[in-house]
Amino acid sequence: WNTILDGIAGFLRDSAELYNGEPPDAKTIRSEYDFIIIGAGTAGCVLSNRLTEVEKFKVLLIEAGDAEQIFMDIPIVATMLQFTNANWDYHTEPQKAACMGMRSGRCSWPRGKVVGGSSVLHSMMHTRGNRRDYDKWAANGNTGWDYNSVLKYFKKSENMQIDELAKDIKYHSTKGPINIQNSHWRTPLSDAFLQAGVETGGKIVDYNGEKQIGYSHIQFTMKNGTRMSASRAFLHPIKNRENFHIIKKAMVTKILINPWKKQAYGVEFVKEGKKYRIKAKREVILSAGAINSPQLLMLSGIGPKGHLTEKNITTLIDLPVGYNLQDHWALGGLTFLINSTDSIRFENIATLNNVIDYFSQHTGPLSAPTGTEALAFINTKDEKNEDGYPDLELIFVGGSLVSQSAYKYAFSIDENIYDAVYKPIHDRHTWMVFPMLLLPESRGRIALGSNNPFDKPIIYANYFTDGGHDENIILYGIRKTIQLSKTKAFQKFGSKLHDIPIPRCAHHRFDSDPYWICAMKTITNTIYHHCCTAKMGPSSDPEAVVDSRLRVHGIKRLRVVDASVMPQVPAGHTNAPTMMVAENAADMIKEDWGIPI
Ligand SMILES: Cc1cc2nc3c(=O)[nH]c(=O)nc-3n(C[C@H](O)[C@H](O)[C@H](O)COP(=O)(O)OP(=O)(O)OC[C@H]3O[C@@H](n4cnc5c(N)ncnc54)[C@H](O)[C@@H]3O)c2cc1C
Repeated sequence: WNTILDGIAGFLRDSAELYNGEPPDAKTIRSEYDFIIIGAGTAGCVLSNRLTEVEKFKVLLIEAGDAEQIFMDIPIVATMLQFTNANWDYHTEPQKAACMGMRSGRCSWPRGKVVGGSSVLHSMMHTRGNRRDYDKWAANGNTGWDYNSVLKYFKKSENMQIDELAKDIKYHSTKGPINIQNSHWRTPLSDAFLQAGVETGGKIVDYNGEKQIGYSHIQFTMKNGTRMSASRAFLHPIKNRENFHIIKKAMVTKILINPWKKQAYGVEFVKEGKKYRIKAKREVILSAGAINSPQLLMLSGIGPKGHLTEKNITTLIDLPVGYNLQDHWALGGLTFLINSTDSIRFENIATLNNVIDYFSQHTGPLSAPTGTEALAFINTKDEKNEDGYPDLELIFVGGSLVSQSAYKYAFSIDENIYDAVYKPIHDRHTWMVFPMLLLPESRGRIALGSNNPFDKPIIYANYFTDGGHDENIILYGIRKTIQLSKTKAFQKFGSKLHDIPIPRCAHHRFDSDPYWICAMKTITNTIYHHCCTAKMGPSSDPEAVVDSRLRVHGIKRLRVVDASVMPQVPAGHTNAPTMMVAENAADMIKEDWGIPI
């Protein structure tokens, strides 16, 4: 009984912390603020915190989704959040070269619609990318975004709780709001993954430190075994700031722009069926994410003229909004069978004892983020170069599609394919790797479905449309993973490649290159790093939408601050880079309004 009571007490403590921590809806809304931020996602939360440090700045944050809930912070259930209202639930358009084994040929692209945005749905993997990513941004005309300049912003957000990494103060900090830690619980298979890396000539590294290439357990944005969303890190501490207001369940439908002055002066939004117009004295800041930010720009008259005209929208400025869409994608789980019972199987871990462990101490398998445990960054051009630029990531999971039925639905895998390939092993212990492309050459696009802000935008993922580079990197990752599976470390568990072929690829010899290329185009998985649709670049860059201070070209008092502005997707997951973008932007905004930084 005592243990059960401990669990209940822990549950109540967590609920109270979350419920009391998140800033509530503003009771009254002013008619004018200094800054209006659209979207309380990763970037919007960081910006709200940093801008309200200046007492005279009155800031309104508008979020389409509702409050974060306690179950959202339980790491193991992250994938299941995609089945809730906290997901915008987007899907790609069918295409010939990818997602062919997904329901209706569409890949599922979830995005967070909740206070905290996609940082509430995400798998909490904390990776910064490579220094060359940012040096490239700067070399393309974006002053202030080279690695030496942005490193301080990565550190500014960070509260590194992994002791041996925290000692490296050149790369880490313990003073920022977002906690970074290793998972409290993982399978022994993740150690095998690291050992297999070493057996095949790799090194164990801190991939957010001096050199990125190598193998590691994952650094997570977690606090004491629970999810630390951008809202918990950046909004909870400013709950009592008088110059900060938030409105939830409010959908911004248009940015108000004076067509003669070409100057933004406010926003229009709808809450509970009622339309509001609020003014921004200084700036409107768009942080609605890489799908919704371009949608809102286009709805407001900023975008490709031909497309806007087609949708009956008057063009204020002709810019390539929505183009340059980039992502990271992978073969949806290269699966291996094992002869032990060491992997995660949901039915084994969803026990009362584990629930009690989680709520009383935040330990046990429920504190393991979706089963994702370790990773490797690899440079396929020169694996031995310890300071190389990785173009491949292997994401190790201590289970597979058969460990949790949520995966099948979340990834949107066609029922017939699932039944043929995975049903025969549905009760087996397994592990899998997502071989993920890091520096894609294919480019997609976000377009408007209509001029109705409540209609979903159209997503052309255009995976594998670059002529071969992208598929070859994933193929390399498949071969590398098979090599790892044959090491002593993995053979201790009797690891064996799952070899039931995908029916639509069965005309190729199993394990031949054409087979795997067919497989990756059938079970194609986004790793959710959608970005780059309002590209940062000088006005001489025909693809640029914002300048290096993130101001929309040709429109005054309007900035975009979120993953959309990245010129190229970094060689890492995008949450930490988005926080960095917002930290850097906050200083730029302060500077532009005469506040010393
Ligand atoms: C399932 C999933 C797993 C992921 N896993 C990882 C991971 O492990 N590690 C990692 O680094 N990254 C991961 N990512 C990516 C990472 O979460 C994003 O790159 C990051 O959160 C992007 O931040 P953002 O501010 O650009 O957008 P978001 O965080 O998506 O924020 C946009 C916000 O704007 C709101 N909004 C949109 N339109 C409107 C409107 N019209 N009116 C009002 N509000 C609006 C949205 O509701 C949302 O809250 C994952 C993402 C997903 C979806």
